[in-house]
Amino acid sequence: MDLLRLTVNNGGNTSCHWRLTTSAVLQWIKSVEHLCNRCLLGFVMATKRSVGDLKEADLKGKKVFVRVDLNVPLDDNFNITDDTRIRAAVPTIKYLMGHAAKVILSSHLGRPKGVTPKYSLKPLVRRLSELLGVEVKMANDCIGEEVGKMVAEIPEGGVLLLENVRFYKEEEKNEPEFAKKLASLADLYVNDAFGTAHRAHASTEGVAKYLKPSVAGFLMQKELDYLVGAMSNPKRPFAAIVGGAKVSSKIGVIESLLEKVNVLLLGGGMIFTFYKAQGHSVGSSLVEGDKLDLATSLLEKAKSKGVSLILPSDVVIADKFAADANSKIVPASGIPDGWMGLDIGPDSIKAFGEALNATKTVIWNGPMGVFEFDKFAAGTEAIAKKLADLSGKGVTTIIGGGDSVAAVEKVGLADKMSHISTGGGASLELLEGKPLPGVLALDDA
Ligand SMILES: Nc1ncnc2c1ncn2[C@@H]1O[C@H](COP(=O)(O)OP(=O)(O)O)[C@@H](O)[C@H]1O
Ligand SMILES: O=C(OP(=O)(O)O)[C@H](O)COP(=O)(O)O
Repeated sequence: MDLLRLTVNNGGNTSCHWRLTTSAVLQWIKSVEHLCNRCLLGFVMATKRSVGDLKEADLKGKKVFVRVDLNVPLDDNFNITDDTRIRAAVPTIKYLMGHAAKVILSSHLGRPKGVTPKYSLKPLVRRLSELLGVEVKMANDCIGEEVGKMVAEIPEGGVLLLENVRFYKEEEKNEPEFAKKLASLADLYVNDAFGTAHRAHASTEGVAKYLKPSVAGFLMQKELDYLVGAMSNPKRPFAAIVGGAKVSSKIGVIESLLEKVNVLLLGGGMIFTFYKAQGHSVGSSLVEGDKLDLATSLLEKAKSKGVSLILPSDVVIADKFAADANSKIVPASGIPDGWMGLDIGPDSIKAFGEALNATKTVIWNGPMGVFEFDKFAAGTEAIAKKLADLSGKGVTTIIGGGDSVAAVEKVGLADKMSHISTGGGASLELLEGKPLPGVLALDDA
């Protein structure tokens, strides 16, 4: 049994010493009222039981329901255009195969309304088989008699992929009867779908109630270790870079980051709301008119917290939102009418680079500009290169968010970063201090 030694100073010259089980300590920590949400969350998230705790005796011949996030992009011909999420799921699956378990893989793809062939998981079978080195079988459904028969035929170390779990509306509604049907297929549950851990769905949350043990997979653990670790105990100075299109979808994360970071760099489309709030002309740049007061209050909060919040001093503007737009560089405080800001300028890139030089941890979410257009990709690419450079010098660099990750992939620097998150929404919710239902439902260590 895992025992922790707890020393409590009782206010006088003496201390009490207790030896407690980890789960007893967890229960106690959960009951402490003044513990802030983020500490509690970090602790709870970090103390879930892991698939690595299960050995051959627990796994040999056992049917394991593994929720993975295989929600990968496909082109019009159903070719996988980025297999990052499939590769990220491999360590847990291989571990289970290597311990003679019978692996049942479950995932969603897209947001289908009912059975929709274009959202079938069939196009993933070949790549999964290649990566796992076995012939992965595929079921035409995710519950029912036929699926039950296929499960019964899985050999030890074999893998069966179930059809898109979102073909049933009961999945997203987290209906207990549906969760029970999924649970009835297996002997134990592993959740490795970090990208979907912020969803309380039947296959991510409900099933954990009916299948024990319910444990976290290696990817889930790695994501939590980096993201919770970075937020709760970062090496300092700690910087965050937030970009992307909308202030409204990033407010929660900016507010949370202001409680934590030493440096906050803002880029992307959201900066124009901040400039407008300061009375600058922003031309036809993206602005959320109803968020001006909020932008002002975030700037004030940064000041009061002693956070060095840096907005770009210059921007690359365009005469239309298009790859072939005319462009020029202007001070951020003076964008002419009819022009829109689509990237941060060279002075800003330099200033951001200098601000990052002394940091020890950097979190990045959201591109600096419209990186999909080559003409406006320089800011995002420069940040990606800077972070790759910092990683090489021992700085912890963490990238979250679908578009930021795509930007880093585009410049071929993904493997240079300390951690690339497989979850956009999930990593944001975690950084905001929100608990992830898919994690909370798992067994405590
Ligand atoms: N100045 C800008 N004006 C309009 N759109 C922008 C601007 N800068 C970045 N964007 C867009 O923001 C989008 C990404 O935003 P977001 O979804 O918040 O990022 P992430 O997926 O990394 O969290 C990209 O498609 C990018 O083109
Ligand atoms: O792609 C996903 O989320 P993300 O785009 O926020 O990273 C996950 O697979 C969750 O999908 P959902 O947002 O349809 O629940």
